[in-house]
Amino acid sequence: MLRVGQVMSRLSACLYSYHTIGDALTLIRDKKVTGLPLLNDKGRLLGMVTKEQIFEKGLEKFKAENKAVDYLTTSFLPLKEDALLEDVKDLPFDIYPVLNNQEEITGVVNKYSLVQAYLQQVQLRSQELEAVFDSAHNGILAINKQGIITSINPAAERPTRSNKKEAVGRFLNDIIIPTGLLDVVRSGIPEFGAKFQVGRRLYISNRTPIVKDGEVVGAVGVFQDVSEIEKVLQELRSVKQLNEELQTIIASSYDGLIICDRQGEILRCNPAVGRILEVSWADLVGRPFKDLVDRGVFQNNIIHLVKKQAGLVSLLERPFAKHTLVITGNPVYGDEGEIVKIVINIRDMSELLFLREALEESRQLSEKYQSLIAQMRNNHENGNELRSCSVIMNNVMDLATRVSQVDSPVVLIGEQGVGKEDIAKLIHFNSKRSKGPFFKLNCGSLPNHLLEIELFGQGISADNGNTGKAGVFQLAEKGCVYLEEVDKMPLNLQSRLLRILQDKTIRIPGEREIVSVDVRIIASTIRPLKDLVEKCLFRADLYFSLNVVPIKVPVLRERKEDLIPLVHFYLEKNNKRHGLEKVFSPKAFQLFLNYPWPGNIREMANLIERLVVTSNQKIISAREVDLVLYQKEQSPLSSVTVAGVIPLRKAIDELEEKLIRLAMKQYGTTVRAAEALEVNQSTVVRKLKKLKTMREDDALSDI
Ligand SMILES: Nc1ncnc2c1ncn2[C@@H]1O[C@H](COP(=O)(O)OP(=O)(O)OP(=O)(O)O)[C@@H](O)[C@H]1O
Repeated sequence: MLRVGQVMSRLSACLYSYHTIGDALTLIRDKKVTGLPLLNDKGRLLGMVTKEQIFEKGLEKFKAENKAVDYLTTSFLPLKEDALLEDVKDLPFDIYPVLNNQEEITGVVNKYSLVQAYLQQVQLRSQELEAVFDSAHNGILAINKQGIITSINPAAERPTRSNKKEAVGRFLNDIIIPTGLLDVVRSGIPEFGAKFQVGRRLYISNRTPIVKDGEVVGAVGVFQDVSEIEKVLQELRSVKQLNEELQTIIASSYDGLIICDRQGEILRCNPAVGRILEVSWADLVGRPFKDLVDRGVFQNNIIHLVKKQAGLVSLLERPFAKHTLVITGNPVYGDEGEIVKIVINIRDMSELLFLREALEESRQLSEKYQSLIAQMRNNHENGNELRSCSVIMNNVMDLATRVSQVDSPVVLIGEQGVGKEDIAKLIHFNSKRSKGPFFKLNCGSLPNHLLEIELFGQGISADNGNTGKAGVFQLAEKGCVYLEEVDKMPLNLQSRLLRILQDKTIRIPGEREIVSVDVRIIASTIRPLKDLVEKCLFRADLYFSLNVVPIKVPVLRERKEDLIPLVHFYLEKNNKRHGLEKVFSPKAFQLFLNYPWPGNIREMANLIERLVVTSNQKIISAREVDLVLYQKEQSPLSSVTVAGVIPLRKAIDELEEKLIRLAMKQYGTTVRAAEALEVNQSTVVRKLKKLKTMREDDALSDI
């Protein structure tokens, strides 16, 4: 803003009372001014002597020696140096003396200079405003009262989709939608913050009426492209939402969470911290983590450890010996790779440990039930009715059921007739091989060379007429071979059995080829194998390979709880089988309980069948039982009756057959049968074979 002082001419000459009008005119001409101030002796301004004043007085009386003071006009207006041009530009005089703040005259200024300077100032200002208008980031559009666009800046061209040239002078409606500016002109009421969209861009506009002399002469709209702001706002909203989500997650985490800065000051923690550490969690914020260590809540300051190791640290803590906690400190790195925060996770393992124990318990329980179910199913499926009420026998069956789930070799140790074979079957039919075959071979019942063939088979040979035969190890592929009386296996065959256990291969006698076999081996023995190893009757290496799971099957006299249930079982079985309804007298039961059962269950099964079929009473008496148990009945030999004359050979054969059948039935194995018959075992085997070929089916089912 220009001031008078900047436009005036500095005082270079002035008039005093002694100056003539001739002097005055000369000075006016020389200084090229229209007038000069006239001062008194003290330098105070008295008035102005101007060319106009001189001409107004008339030239007829003009004399050069006249005093200038006579032409003095006192109707003048002095201007102040700091007066604004726009305030003085319209004053009526042609020339003005200019005073400083001390009221001293410092110069003169004429109207022309004032107006010209003011005009220049206005022009400059107008240019400035135009530049501002054009370079404003916000769009500006003005209309007059009629709705004609009077101004539009480049920023407004984009949303109006027109340029200044096209827009100015056109009606607003033709150029831009919406036309809220027209409403503002009509109502004279400003409108702020109205939003409108052009294409994908969003604008916000402020519309104001232009008021001149109290009358609305137009309106100006200023609009700003807020698309970017809107985008940022949107992002801000998402960040806010994310932040809220994070807060919720942290707050609802079941694990305790403590977030510290690198100095270890707690910035944030969640309610779980309060629950686990039994402290007021909200009070922890702003406090050093070290406080918790000092108060004995933690034994270790994990903040130090994380910083020291510059990585994740996990510790086990037991605050006040109440909980077992796993504390994990995790560093958070800044842009420079420095640790900026440490997030501490606190997991209470007490409940987890409790749950693990409970789980383990229920797992064991479920395993037990599974094994029981499997055992029951197995018994049912195979008609293998293993009776057991005794703890000792139940344990054996439990173990057998568990062992059935693995493929390890098993050795069953126990006296004759205790149920080893039934246990072997239980293992097989309960195992994953149950769909495969179950082959039984008694290692003590055959001469060596026959046993070898039965076990390992025989190759085809034209020389000795062998037609080829598969051994049990081949026949039982994917199944099980039960080797009864394995203790009686000859040493030369033991090494080949070892090979099967170790390499799962066999060499078939008479053939060069080695064949791989997939069988499970279960063996039984009456004598402890270890004793035989010591006596060098059993290979030590085979013993170790075979004896992976030894199971001792207890004798009947050691499990008295099983006696009565077994008697009932065999009584019912035989009644059913023979269509009878026999019962034992109470005293008879007592005898069973007192008897030592050297032949175990097999002996019991045979004795009860004999009693059921031979007793002619419905109630089998104690006397009858006593006779049978203690062999006081007449010897069967003495009861041989001769009904008539038949060829001696035939009679001998028949008697021999009956005796062998009875002995096998009573004693189960050829060894014991041979002992009872007082012949060699090979004799019994040979005779059995002969019987087998004679009446194969019949003989096999009975033996
Ligand atoms: N727990 C039982 N419940 C019912 N019967 C059983 C039980 N244990 C064994 N038996 C029966 O007793 C008889 C003899 O059993 P098994 O042949 O299994 O004995 P073993 O120990 O193999 O005898 P060996 O060594 O003389 O061959 C079989 O008829 C069998 O079914």
